Amino acid sequence: MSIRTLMQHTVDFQSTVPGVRTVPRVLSIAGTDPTGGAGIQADLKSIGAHGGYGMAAVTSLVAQNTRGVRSVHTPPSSFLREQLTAVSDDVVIDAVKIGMLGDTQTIQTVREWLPQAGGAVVVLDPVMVATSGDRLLATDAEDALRALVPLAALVTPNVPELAVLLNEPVATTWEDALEQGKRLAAATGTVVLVKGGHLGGTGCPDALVEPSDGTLVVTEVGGPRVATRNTHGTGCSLSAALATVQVRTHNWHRSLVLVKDWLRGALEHADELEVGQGNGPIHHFHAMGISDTANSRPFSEQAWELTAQHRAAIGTLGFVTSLGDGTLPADQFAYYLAQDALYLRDYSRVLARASSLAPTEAEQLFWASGAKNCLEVESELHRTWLSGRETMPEQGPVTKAYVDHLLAASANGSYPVVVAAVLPCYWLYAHVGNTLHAQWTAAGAGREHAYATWMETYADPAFAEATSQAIAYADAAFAGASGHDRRAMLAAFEASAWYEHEFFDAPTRLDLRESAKLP
Ligand SMILES: Nc1ncnc2c1ncn2[C@@H]1O[C@H](COP(=O)(O)OP(=O)(O)O)[C@@H](O)[C@H]1O
Ligand SMILES: Cc1ncc(COP(=O)(O)OP(=O)(O)O)c(N)n1
Repeated sequence: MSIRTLMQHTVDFQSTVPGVRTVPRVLSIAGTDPTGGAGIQADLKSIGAHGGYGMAAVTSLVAQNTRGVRSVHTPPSSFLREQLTAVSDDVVIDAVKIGMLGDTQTIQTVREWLPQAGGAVVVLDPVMVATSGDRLLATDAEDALRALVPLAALVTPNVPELAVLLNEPVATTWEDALEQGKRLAAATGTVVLVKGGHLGGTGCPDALVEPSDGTLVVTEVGGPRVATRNTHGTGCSLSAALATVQVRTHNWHRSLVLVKDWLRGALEHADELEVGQGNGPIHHFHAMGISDTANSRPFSEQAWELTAQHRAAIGTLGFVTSLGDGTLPADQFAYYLAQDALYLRDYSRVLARASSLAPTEAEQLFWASGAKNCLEVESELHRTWLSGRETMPEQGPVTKAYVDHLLAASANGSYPVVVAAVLPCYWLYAHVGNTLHAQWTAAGAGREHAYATWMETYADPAFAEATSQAIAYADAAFAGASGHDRRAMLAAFEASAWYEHEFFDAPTRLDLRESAKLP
């Protein structure tokens, strides 16, 4: 096989495909904050900042500001029921974020109504006490709240709330908090987000504990602790954002990576708001700015920034580091190549689709030649490496999910979105190839390196040129796209970047390889 031809690679966003939502319809069920930092007001901003359509049913009216809670008025629960049914009788709800519930009667009302939310993603933020120390949940309602947890897909307690849900002392270390998260996930079957905000230290990690096939999968997402006292409403905003983003990603880890990055920006810009004299709110719309920088900055700049965490994660994968130092086991590389062949067959169709939608002849030719090259590489892989095999490989789960995502983008029919979806396959390969190649040459570039050809392929100037051209076409498409398509482009790029990460990870994961029956 000539791996050199692999350099010719020329490449979730499902949100405008029928049945999958571009603008998730998200209902917040929570209390109010007239200063706009927490509760329903924060939820609506958070949902909007993530491109969702926010709706709200009020549980309690809270007279509070950045310094504390003054009083709480809870309307009769029958009125909450009327609000909830007014929404569900009319609107398809994609996600529900539940915040302050206040008392047992309110919890019961929400519990009885929940089946009417259909298949909505349910995120429960078990609000108990505000930063100011004021209680937002009656002590005698704690049991009812505990019983609500199994009905949610995700529960997002802070450290003291986690302790109450388990009836245990408050964790004082991150390790203890994680153990508590595991106990809660095991007892309820619900995904638990353990949050590090209350633990101090220079970092501020969060971790997902996901029950899966009788085990618990813990995924930590780190982040710096932002030095600000303006953290009012972080918990509300985080859970509302996760509910919104999850409708698009269907993957809690991915949702958390995206939302945590946004939350860091919201905290970094919080002091600019100058709202109140106590613990002020975070800046939900920090990424938009007065001059609408989200729309005026080039696509490539925004997309690269948006996927910084995915790139960092790719760089630390065992597959990538051992590919770079030449120690990658041959069977793992073989699995990777087989999946690549399967991927390229469909990727070429998507490039052909980009060609058919392209607005200029130059773009039409560029994508068509990319499609042709992919088919040639794919058939070469079959002629050489895959020929004579008794069992032909099947698409592994990652390959299938990635391809489904690309085909969905292709079916969507928007040229800018298709271009954004195919771009990470160029750009991330050029990035990884260049990085590994630079490390290799810095170390003396011995020809005995098992994967020298792979690195040379993706560090080749011709591949860099094709990548630059693809980026330029994506920027041009973004400049002429509607606001809707611009958001869709960023979402499509982010999803593909995520799948690239998973694709690089899959060959080292036996569970995934076994399900693809190869090698
Ligand atoms: N100073 C900070 N810097 C960065 N992230 C923070 C900071 N404070 C809280 N967070 C993040 O905000 C979210 C809410 O965390 P936490 O404060 O633990 O919960 P709550 O707001 O519900 O009390 C988490 O993602 C946490 O990591
Ligand atoms: C109406 C209402 N709901 C929730 C809270 C607590 O919000 P949270 O996000 O936990 O933020 P802080 O406690 O950090 O302010 C609230 N204050 N009001």
